[in-house]
Amino acid sequence: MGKLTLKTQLRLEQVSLFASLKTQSHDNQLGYPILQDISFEIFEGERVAIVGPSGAGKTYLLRLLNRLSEPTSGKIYLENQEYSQIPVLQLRSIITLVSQEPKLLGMTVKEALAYPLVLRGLPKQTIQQRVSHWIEQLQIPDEWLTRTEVQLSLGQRQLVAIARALVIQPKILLLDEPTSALDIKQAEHLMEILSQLAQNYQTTVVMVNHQLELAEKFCTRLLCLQQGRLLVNQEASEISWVNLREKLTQAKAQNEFEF
Ligand SMILES: Nc1ncnc2c1ncn2[C@@H]1O[C@H](COP(=O)(O)OP(=O)(O)OP(=O)(O)O)[C@@H](O)[C@H]1O
Repeated sequence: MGKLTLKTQLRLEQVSLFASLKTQSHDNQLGYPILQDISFEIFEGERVAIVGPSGAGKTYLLRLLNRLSEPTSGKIYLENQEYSQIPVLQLRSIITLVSQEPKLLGMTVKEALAYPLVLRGLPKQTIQQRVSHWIEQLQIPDEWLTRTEVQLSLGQRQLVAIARALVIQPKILLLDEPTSALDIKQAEHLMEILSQLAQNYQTTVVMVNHQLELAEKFCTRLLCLQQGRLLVNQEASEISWVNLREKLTQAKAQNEFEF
């Protein structure tokens, strides 16, 4: 991928996040370091996988990108506009986060899919068309539509939540371990659907994933975090996947890895 032809969509400049001292006792006056000195750029239409050992700060990085957490220092830019300059709701229409354990808030699947569009006051017919379109795109079976959260498995709920995020047609989709509750076949199928969507709609997808094999199949860029620091930021074509796999396997055993 030639960087020169691509438009920078997201940019982090020396971003750090420290947990509040109120909840943590730590030598560092700022509190417990969750993320430290993170800088990277993401280009429009990229598929980014974030990997790293448990506790590395992957979820918190997604939270920062969705403004559920604010950096302690450093700046985040969306298309050259600093995050704090963008109204939060506007930002979250452009960048949508699907959390690891999404909730449907007592709604049926069909209601949950329509809800973001109802909130935005779209006409009924547009809502119906949009919902049907994404049901089809994500291959959500008809029999799920009248079910509520308790009648769905976690994997099914995650798929519905991805559809719910996509109905508002965000430019950037953030996914926190969307395959955690799927078997390998289902996970690969979801990766295929997401890759196709990213290409067809020029949607940038940023995904936390524990399974390197899936990241390899899916991503155009890989970010590796360890203990809150960004150790790898590489285009997929430049990565030695065999090496990386070995290091991550060791890291799982020791909960750390070195490059
Ligand atoms: N409220 C908090 N106060 C202090 N530290 C916290 C708080 N919440 C999370 N942490 C710490 O922040 C670090 C990053 O957490 P995060 O959930 O981002 O990790 P992760 O890489 O997503 O892990 P996993 O793969 O297990 O989901 C962890 O070490 C965690 O213990």
